[in-house]
Amino acid sequence: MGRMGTGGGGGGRSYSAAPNDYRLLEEVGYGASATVYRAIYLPFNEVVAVKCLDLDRCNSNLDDIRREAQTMSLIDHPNVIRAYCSFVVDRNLWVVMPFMAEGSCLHLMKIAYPDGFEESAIGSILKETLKALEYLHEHGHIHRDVKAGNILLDSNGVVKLADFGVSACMFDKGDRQRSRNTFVGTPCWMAPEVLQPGSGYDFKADIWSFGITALELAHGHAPFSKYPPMKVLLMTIQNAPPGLDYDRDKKFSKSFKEMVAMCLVKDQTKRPTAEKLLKHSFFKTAKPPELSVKKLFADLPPLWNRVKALQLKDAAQLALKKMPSAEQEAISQSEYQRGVSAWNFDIEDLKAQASLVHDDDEMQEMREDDESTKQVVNSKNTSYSRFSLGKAVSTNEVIYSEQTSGDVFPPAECSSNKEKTPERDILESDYQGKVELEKNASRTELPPSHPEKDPVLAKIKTSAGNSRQTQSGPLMPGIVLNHSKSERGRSSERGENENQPLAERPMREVRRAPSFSGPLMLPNRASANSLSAPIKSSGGFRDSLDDKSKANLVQIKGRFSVTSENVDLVKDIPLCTVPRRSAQDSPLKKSASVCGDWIVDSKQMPIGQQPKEICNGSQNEKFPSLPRSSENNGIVSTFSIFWLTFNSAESTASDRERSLLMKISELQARLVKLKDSKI
Ligand SMILES: Nc1ncnc2c1ncn2[C@@H]1O[C@H](COP(=O)(O)OP(=O)(O)OP(=O)(O)O)[C@@H](O)[C@H]1O
Repeated sequence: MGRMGTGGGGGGRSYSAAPNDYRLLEEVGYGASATVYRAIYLPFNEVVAVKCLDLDRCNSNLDDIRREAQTMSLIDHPNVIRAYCSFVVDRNLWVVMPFMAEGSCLHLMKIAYPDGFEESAIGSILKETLKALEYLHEHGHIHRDVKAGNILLDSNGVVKLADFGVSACMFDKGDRQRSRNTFVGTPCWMAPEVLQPGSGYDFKADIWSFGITALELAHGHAPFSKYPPMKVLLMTIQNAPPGLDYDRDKKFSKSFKEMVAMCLVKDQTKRPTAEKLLKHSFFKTAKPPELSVKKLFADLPPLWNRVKALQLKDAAQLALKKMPSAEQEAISQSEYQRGVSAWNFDIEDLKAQASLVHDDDEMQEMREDDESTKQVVNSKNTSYSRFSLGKAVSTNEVIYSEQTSGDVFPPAECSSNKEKTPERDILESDYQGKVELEKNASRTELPPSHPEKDPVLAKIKTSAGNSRQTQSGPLMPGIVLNHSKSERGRSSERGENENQPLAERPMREVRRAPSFSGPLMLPNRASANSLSAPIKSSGGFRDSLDDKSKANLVQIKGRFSVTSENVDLVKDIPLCTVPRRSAQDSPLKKSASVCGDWIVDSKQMPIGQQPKEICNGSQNEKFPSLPRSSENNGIVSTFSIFWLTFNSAESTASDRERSLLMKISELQARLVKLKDSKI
């Protein structure tokens, strides 16, 4: 065990760096490199949260980790989560902080408000978040990962901004300063200037992310979230900024729309500072959070049961995908779509790869893309909620075969589903009897589960069992770490976690697929917000692909690889356990269906409306204009390669085949359209 030298305390009290002083209880959240537990600090008999950062899974070097812990311990603002103390236990860094009993806004939306919150709650949440940003910016910090998943709520409605995993200091010099020129954050929330190589950015990048977060809270998802990362990058750079639509978002006030528009200005110099934004009329009228936020979770089960339900749902998804291993599953876009942090691209590498691609090829792909896009956009009334792979369509066009809405569990099945899903079991038992699970109870006994009797769990377990691989995490200088397996270390430190219900173990196994670190990184942080499998670097991953996955491989270029199967990963399992609420519909409706967080059904988002959301405003009413090769700087070319050129080096399809396949997909789209128009 070692010490990190950060400490302090809540309310002047000191928290010890002795792991035995903490009793870890339920898991309440996780990211790719961290798992967060509700815990009791025994000397004070106080509930706290302990974030266990697995140093093996951390992409960052020890300095970064130390910086996060240090930043957190120096924080002194009611809207920013602070660390009471942090210390190293085995191969984990434990960060002790206040427990936020209602978890993140993202979790809350996923579980009960799939269409977003009502305006009064949004106003309060955003105002508190903005106060946090004002404080951080004043003290020279750029948060760099502002999003609903990092806005935490406690049961009194208190709002705190969390996760300094990728924050940067504006006063940094040298290497640290250069890190501000790196490409860090979560794609959908990232400001255009953050995506531009070498241009540098400052705290105004947080204001952009704040604007995106406002849209996320309003709609239940960030703009562009259903597109693959490279598409998002292109759209962010090229399109008019997203915003609240005057037609579609009628329920929202003019001042809210204006405020969002002020944040989402591409020219960072024209964005307001947090301080200035706080003076906007939208925030002047915002209610105190105890009035507007607290009621959001009045009738929901405890956080850990919500988290468990979401985990089960994600794990079941993984199992049902019949992927050869959890690792292969892990390249999923779904991860990214739900908000993966710390995308860390090597711009030079991307540029180098871009330079290897001929403009002609690129332009050809762009034209194909454009045509296909039109097909998709024109398929009015077609419910396309996810990247469902039309089997008759070449893997090269996976992204465009979105017209099919098959494979999605229909809402009816959700609400009337007589069969119990594992997550339903958990929440039902919790809901009905509130079981013994009392918030802040010192120990929680969960009902035992029997994976052997549960095909889903059994499957997960098997797949997880097969999936473990050697990890190649970064070396952590300056710290002596016990070389025992981190999992073992964790268990022994935790002691009682050995007794954890079996049902929890497979889930953890699934998530804990190794993080392949190395120079070329696919985001390897499974988001705390995503509750899904971790993503792996294609660098380390590439060699480990078995034949099947190679056959499915659409592209491997540099750090990214896209498989035909992972494109279609977002088929959701119905989560029929917790009543969902719409913004207008605040009382719980137990019969409400919950069918996946990212399902955008035709009612929610008709195809015809989509371009408005994407382009919003006068600048760019049609689908993303594609880069002209003459305008391409390295990065745009590179993104074009990934997004537009879905013909991998490995692909065997000739141009002729491709164009035939394109035709097939066009015909399919027309057929769907015709069918729809007849109905
Ligand atoms: N103090 C807390 N109290 C309650 N829940 C928390 C707390 N801190 C974090 N969580 C939950 O755990 C999740 C993961 O935490 P955090 O975001 O810090 O981890 P991470 O590995 O940095 O994740 P990410 O991939 O989003 O960066 C959060 O989204 C939240 O749901």
